Amino acid sequence: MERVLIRTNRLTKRYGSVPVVNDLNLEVRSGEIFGFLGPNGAGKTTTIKMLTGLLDPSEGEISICDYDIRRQPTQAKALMAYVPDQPKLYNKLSAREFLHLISALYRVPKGIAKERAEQLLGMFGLMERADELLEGYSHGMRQKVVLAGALIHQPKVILLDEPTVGLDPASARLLKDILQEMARQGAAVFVSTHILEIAERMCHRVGILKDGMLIAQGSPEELRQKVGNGGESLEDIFLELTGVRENAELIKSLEEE
Ligand SMILES: Nc1ncnc2c1ncn2[C@@H]1O[C@H](COP(=O)(O)OP(=O)(O)OP(=O)(O)O)[C@@H](O)[C@H]1O
Repeated sequence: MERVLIRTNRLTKRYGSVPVVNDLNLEVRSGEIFGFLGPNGAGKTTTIKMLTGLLDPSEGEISICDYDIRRQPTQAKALMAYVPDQPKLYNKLSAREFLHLISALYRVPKGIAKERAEQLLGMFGLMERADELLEGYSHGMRQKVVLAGALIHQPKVILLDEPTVGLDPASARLLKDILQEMARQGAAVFVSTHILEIAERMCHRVGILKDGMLIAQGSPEELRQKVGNGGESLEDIFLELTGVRENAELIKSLEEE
């Protein structure tokens, strides 16, 4: 059995008395791509922000590569990368300068950092504009720079919040290939997504969150066996579990009027 790199124990976040993440127990192992699914407002971003150490839980523990994110944040963060859903970049830096800055923050030795930055710029098709200021970059290009920055210190754990939003099909495919390669090399990949097709094709396991609670988890195949009759798509299962199916009746009644 591979080592658990991301672990939460009874993780809970409340705003006032309302729990938006409720008693969450998760394990993601080395070599695994875990898809985190759930309807709008289910608590996905809140969970990811707690995993990164940006948001304090109300209760529960989180360990990243066996380091407690609250008691040993420096060690945990050194091994982790985070790609937020709305990344903020330094607009007055070029893509190349941004990658060098991130490398320095993670203390990647200069020679290695330079080599990796060039590799990543090439891979993401950013080479020709690598010395332009980021303020002139399109949304998708900015997203690629953030992804390149997340990969430069070769993290053992990578957390991505809706990473394919704004990427063109070729870049989304590249991202999928990169994450699969990272997992093959032993990283744990935790990715929240609304795109069920991506989850189905890319993730070894998925967890479905609803109202802050994990209501199902397993491989897409296991969920099909447990919830459906074996032949349904992950989308059917997702809609079944999150109760969105009920809307179909309502929509039909609107059509008839
Ligand atoms: N700072 C805050 N104060 C109060 N409530 C908050 C705060 N941040 C998030 N919430 C609430 O917590 C719940 C979960 O939000 P979260 O952003 O984690 O959901 P999500 O699953 O990422 O949703 P989406 O798919 O729409 O991005 C929502 O009801 C949201 O309104």
